[in-house]
Amino acid sequence: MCGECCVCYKMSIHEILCCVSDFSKISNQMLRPLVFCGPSGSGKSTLVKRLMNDFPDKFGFTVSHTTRSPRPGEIHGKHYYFTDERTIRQAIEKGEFIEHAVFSSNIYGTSFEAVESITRQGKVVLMDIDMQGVRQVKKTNLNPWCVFVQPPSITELRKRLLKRKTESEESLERRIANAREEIAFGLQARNFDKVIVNDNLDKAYKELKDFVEDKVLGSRITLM
Ligand SMILES: Nc1ncnc2c1ncn2[C@@H]1O[C@H](COP(=O)(O)OP(=O)(O)OP(=O)(O)O)[C@@H](O)[C@H]1O
Repeated sequence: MCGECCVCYKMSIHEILCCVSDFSKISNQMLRPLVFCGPSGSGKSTLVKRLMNDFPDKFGFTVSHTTRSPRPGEIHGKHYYFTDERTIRQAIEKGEFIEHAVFSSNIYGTSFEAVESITRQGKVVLMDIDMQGVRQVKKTNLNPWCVFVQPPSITELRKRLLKRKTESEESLERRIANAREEIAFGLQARNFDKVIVNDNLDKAYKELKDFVEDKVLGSRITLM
């Protein structure tokens, strides 16, 4: 801001914008990341995909690091940064990660660099993280909007995971066991800004879109 900004409250919006030498940079800093959390199979990726289709220029999805093996078709740098345990642990120790979590015996994490590369493009950062990650992100100064995607029931969650055909019997059971704890966390007051029950996909997506248009993209103008 310029040296006269102590009187900004008396200025018109136009004048305020004119006195900010690098408004786009400051405006981008004001964009709060949008964090998705929910049990595996609750539909986070499905909802995020629709959101990205509807708002192709507004969001950038952070690419997480993981020590798990790539699934068929997954591309390094696009779906995940595939890494090994020693490398990621060293980077975490150096403070290069915003959040990390161990899930199904693998480490997952989001690096500061992954977030910054999205912000540099002037986009809202999208993150898909588990509840340990949500706790960690909330401790940073990123001030995220947090959305919890809730499955309609454990029975339906199991059906969807079976139908997706990505899990072994063992990993399916682990995911279901985690889901119970995650749902309790999701429904705990104040953990999330929005809880979406993903029963009917169109209805769930409409709820998400309304929230995004109203709060997340609306938050761009909080500077004024
Ligand atoms: N409302 C819905 N009704 C029926 N099936 C759904 C619905 N939403 C998502 N699905 C299906 O459920 C499966 C799990 O969804 P998705 O992969 O989006 O979950 P996820 O939360 O991203 O899981 P993960 O955390 O394991 O990546 C997918 O096959 C998806 O097509």
